[in-house]
Amino acid sequence: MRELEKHMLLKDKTVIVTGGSRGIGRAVAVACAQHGANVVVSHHSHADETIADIQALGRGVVAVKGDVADPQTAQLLVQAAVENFGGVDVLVSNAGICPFHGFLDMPLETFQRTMEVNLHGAFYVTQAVANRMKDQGRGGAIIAISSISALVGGEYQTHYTPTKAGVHSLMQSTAIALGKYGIRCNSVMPGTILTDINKDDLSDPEKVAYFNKRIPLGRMGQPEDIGGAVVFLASDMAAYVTGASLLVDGGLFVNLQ
Ligand SMILES: NC(=O)C1=CN([C@@H]2O[C@H](COP(=O)(O)OP(=O)(O)OC[C@H]3O[C@@H](n4cnc5c(N)ncnc54)[C@H](OP(=O)(O)O)[C@@H]3O)[C@@H](O)[C@H]2O)C=CC1
Ligand SMILES: C[C@H](O)[C@@H]1OC(=O)[C@H](O)[C@@H]1O
Repeated sequence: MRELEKHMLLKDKTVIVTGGSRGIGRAVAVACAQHGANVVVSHHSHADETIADIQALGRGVVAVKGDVADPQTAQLLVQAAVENFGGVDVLVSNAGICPFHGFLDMPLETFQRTMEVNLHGAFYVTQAVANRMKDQGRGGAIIAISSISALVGGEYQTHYTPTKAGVHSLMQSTAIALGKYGIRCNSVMPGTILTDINKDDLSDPEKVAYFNKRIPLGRMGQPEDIGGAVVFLASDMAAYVTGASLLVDGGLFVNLQ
């Protein structure tokens, strides 16, 4: 057991993961728990599977239901981390939506909701957690799940890609604002990862074949592919990494043709 613990990069840390109920957020929450962390899982419907996964690992877990677009949710997440685990060491701002839609007839509410959940939500939770980390006086790590879409466009993602560029930019600016408190801020940029968010978009086998062919590693990503990158950035292994971004895309971005 002791031998195993030596390899735990987040032993006894407390991690908040927004959107931790499914997809990338669930895989990240579980990866953090596998590395010894206790986890506060934020969700919008239920988080039963993630809770069971983390309990099975013998780590602490608490779920908090709320809309990340509501600033109050951010306060509740910090409160849950403090009450259950005594503080917060790591934030993974992951919750997001991508309701695919064309640009010219984009409904105003679709645009506004995507901004509010993906970008405003990331701001609220980053600010709330950063204030707590500052008061604790022991630094911390904040990781935003941005996207390859921060760097490239998408015809049906004109409301979405600016939010992913926005959260990356948020990490760059907060890295500067929070460096003096020992709080590191970075973003992870996943490529195309198979989750509920793109199930409909990827229901066309031709599109799937096209993606698999374009990706140098020959496959689209699984949620678990993102966990390791997040654990690394959250851990002391990345003690001198801040304001950075890490593409986790199987090589998709660099393959122009
Ligand atoms: N899949 C991909 O290819 C890529 C995804 N990303 C980003 O990764 C993140 C996670 O996406 P992914 O796992 O694919 O998506 P999923 O749809 O599988 O999961 C989305 C998660 O976000 C939560 N969520 C959605 N809206 C809210 C809200 N208003 N308040 C609180 N929680 C909310 C959901 O909670 P609940 O289950 O309770 O509804 C769920 O846990 C997103 O930010 C996305 O932009 C980035 C690059 C690629
Ligand atoms: C939801 C999309 O499939 C996914 O989201 C992203 O951020 C990626 O760039 C993909 O387009």
